[in-house]
Amino acid sequence: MDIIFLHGIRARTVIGWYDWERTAPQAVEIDLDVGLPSARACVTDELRDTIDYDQLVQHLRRVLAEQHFLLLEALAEHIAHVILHDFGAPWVKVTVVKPGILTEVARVGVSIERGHRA
Ligand SMILES: Nc1nc2c(c(=O)[nH]1)N=C([C@H](O)[C@@H](O)CO)CN2
Repeated sequence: MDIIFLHGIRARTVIGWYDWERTAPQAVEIDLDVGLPSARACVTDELRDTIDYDQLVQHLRRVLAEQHFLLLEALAEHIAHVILHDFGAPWVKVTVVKPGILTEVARVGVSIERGHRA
């Protein structure tokens, strides 16, 4: 299966289990690995035959601006659902990191895989 990846997407969103986290947006970093439904674009050289990563990032930014979650797991699940159902990907891996949230940990986050990897 061919994969489009977008690693190190930096954004700000309201997320967190604790009340103090839900008063203002905080930084998150997102990695997406998105399985492609076919390898057609490799042959046709047509954007319509693949998943447009510009559209993917725009959609993701809308989600982060409009939807607020308590846990990284719930945010990752929502992103995975959108990519599978709205963009027609057969498989996706979503990693969401909260940089700097724990003082003694360089990177803390959640990684989920959904769908079927051929
Ligand atoms: N498995 C998780 N554990 C925790 C999360 C989370 O999203 N998933 N979140 C928090 C707090 O919001 C944290 O960012 C600040 O302490 C704690 N644990």
